[in-house]
Amino acid sequence: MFSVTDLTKTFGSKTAVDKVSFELTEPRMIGVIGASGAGKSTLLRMVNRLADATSGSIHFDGREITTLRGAAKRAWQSDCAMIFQQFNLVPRMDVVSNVLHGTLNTRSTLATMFNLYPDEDIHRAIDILDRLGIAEQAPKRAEALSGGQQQRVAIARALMQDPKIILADEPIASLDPMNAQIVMDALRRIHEEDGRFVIANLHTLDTARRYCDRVIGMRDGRVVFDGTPEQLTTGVARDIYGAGADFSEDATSTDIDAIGRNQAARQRAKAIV
Ligand SMILES: Nc1ncnc2c1ncn2[C@@H]1O[C@H](COP(=O)(O)OP(=O)(O)OP(=O)(O)O)[C@@H](O)[C@H]1O
Repeated sequence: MFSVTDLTKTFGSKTAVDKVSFELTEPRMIGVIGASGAGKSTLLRMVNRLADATSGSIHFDGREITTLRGAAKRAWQSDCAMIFQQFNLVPRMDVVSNVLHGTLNTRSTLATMFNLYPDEDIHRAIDILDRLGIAEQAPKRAEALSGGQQQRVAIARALMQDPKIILADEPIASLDPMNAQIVMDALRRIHEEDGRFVIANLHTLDTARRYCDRVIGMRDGRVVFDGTPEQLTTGVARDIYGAGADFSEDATSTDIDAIGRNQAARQRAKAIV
């Protein structure tokens, strides 16, 4: 149904993604983990066609994605919504208009220029905001919302496309632990209730373990782990991150208790020095 085969991206002499392959026969929630520079963002950008692959292929329901052009490429980008760490909303525009931007690919330039949206689209946008628990924020400017609320607006904008896949590039990296949890809960619910694929780049192991059905670990552009959360032991994580014996999982955590433990450990280490 959805497969990536030997997908590769080079920038000059640098191979950012190196023959990555995986296959999903049914909608799943996948976490991609790895150190900074491992190739996680480049992988998602190739799937969404924000970046062209150097070689390899992506298949979704019989379509070969890497060679799509023009309207076919735009149709794929509509099926495959992307959300980002920095939300990418229009800050001075109201929330509901930001959500309606999710229909851009399906509307004429003129309608977009004059912000002309059919009533049914406006109602659907409000329903989606309601589902994400932020309908009352609809008339406010996006910039007036908290980070967690802004990320939920970005998810609502993605849902407006009615995508088959949601790609999330570090969706919680700018959020405090409580908001991170709200956003991850929303993505999990969207996967479970709607049957959409969710692929999220995550920088915290505990989030990947808690929310994902399957975890892909990348190092230097390659897949070095592909398994269940249970198989993602501390030893495996150490390999993925190329870390030594002093590797602490708490350092990659958004869990409030773990952050506390990590701070305490750092203070103890300072006291010893
Ligand atoms: N446009 C580009 N031009 C040149 N090199 C690039 C470009 N984009 C990414 N790279 C390089 O490709 C490698 C993978 O980058 P990528 O951003 O995909 O990693 P990442 O795992 O998402 O890292 P991070 O967690 O820091 O975002 C890095 O070495 C990066 O410097």
